[in-house]
Amino acid sequence: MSRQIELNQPQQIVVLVLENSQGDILLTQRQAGKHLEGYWEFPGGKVEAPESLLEALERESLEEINYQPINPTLLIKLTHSYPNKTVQLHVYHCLAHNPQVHANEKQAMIWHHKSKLSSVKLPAANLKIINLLNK
Ligand SMILES: Nc1nc2c([nH]c(=O)n2[C@H]2C[C@H](O)[C@@H](COP(=O)(O)OP(=O)(O)OP(=O)(O)O)O2)c(=O)[nH]1
Repeated sequence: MSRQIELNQPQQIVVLVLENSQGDILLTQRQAGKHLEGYWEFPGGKVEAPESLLEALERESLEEINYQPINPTLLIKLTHSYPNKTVQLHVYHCLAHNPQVHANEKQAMIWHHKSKLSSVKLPAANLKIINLLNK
């Protein structure tokens, strides 16, 4: 019974929507062997207890793109079920003039204008985020 409850619990995920002054958003590509392999995503990952959401955001951002988020604001919190798991995404937005980032995990990385994100192969959970960014 408790195992069942555990399996149904959404994984807590933090993601960073990093936007530069041209309205471009940073996307990184999910690596082979991972859930949603090959999809483009916002940098982020699982929250590790006992860290707070903001601590997790900072850790994931530094780990993946060597970037210290400045004044992140919560854009949306959403839950999405994939066939094999449910995630709760805590989506933070950061606006920065000309952010310097580095792909620490050798993942592919692109800047893509926010008005054109619908042409990119993104996880289904991200559709709501794209719509919000273009409101
Ligand atoms: N980072 C990120 N994950 C997303 C996005 N959209 C979305 O549905 N997800 C999902 C995919 C994964 O199931 C989950 C992130 O978990 P993950 O396994 O990549 O987390 P992690 O970076 O801690 O990975 P790992 O250390 O366990 O390999 O959230 C997004 O825009 N960014």
